[in-house]
Amino acid sequence: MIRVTDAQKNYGDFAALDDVSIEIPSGSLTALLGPSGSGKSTLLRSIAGLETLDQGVVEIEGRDVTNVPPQRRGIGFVFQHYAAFKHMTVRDNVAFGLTIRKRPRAEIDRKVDDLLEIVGLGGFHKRFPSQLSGGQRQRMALARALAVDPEVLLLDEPFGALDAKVRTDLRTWLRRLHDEVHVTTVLVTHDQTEALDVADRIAVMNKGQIEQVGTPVELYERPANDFVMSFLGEVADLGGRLIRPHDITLERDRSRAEALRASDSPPVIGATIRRVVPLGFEVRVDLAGDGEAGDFSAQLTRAETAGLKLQPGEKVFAVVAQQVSVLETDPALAI
Ligand SMILES: Nc1ncnc2c1ncn2[C@@H]1O[C@H](COP(=O)(O)OP(=O)(O)OP(=O)(O)O)[C@@H](O)[C@H]1O
Repeated sequence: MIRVTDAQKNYGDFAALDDVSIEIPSGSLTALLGPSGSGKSTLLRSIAGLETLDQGVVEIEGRDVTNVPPQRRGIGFVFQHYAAFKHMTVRDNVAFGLTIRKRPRAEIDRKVDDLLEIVGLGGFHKRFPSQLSGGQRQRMALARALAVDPEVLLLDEPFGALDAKVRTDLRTWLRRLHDEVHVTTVLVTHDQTEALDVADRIAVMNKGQIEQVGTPVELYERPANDFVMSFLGEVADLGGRLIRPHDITLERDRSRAEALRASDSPPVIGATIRRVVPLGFEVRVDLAGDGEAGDFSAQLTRAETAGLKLQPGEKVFAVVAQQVSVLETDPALAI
């Protein structure tokens, strides 16, 4: 387990980490998710020993490493822009950590072969970094980080500089890699889809603090507050309450809408259809709410939309029959 207790990191008056405590279970793939400047990288770099905390303790597998230099913490680190040794082959880049540890040549060769196979670069030994694509370079970086058998793998937006398609492929690949090697992994990302897709657990950060930690399902279905709820997916503001667009049902008839309404849901809102936007499997309906209610969107299946024959300009009634809502209890007790 990685355990960070009461971590504080200030830059002048500004707290990049404000009394942060988190436990990251051994063997998990945990994402640190949050907007730019929320402190994700600072927390990751503090675990790595690349930042010195003003206060607090970092433990890795029961060992207090707060004052241990990065190279003795048993970690592997991959940055967004991986600094490969340009003059060295892929083989030598991956072997680097083992070479400086003076491991026997045969052991290094065996290990490099295995790792290049695992990261899908089997046979690329003799290439130079300039002869690899961005995605291949990041996979080489992961192989290099894994070569020294780290207890912990720390990834700071490792796919951030790559285009969308390669990013998606690589995160699927990272998930498979993790299932194979099981090394405790912490991934910094500002992309909620990436976190939901790849992580076992997500810690949502905001303004130097952790808002909530849980599995993707726990966070999505039982967000601790409005920040977590809106950061993890689309939300519609329905009479001052945040609702997921697919929890909104549309009806032609007010009395039918009233009959469907759950007891703790916001009141039924009359609205005019602005646009009906097909999104593949689902359809987004953009609506202008009556009176004080502003604009919001509902997400329906194609079948529901077809059944209602929704057209722009027409009047509908929006109701929440069941909903995801913010937890009212202490989030720590609920997960
Ligand atoms: N060396 C530094 N000096 C002053 N302020 C810093 C320093 N490093 C980080 N900060 C500030 O601390 C805050 C947290 O930074 P951090 O890099 O941890 O955020 P982040 O959540 O990783 O954001 P991003 O996704 O943009 O990298 C930011 O407001 C940043 O400007």
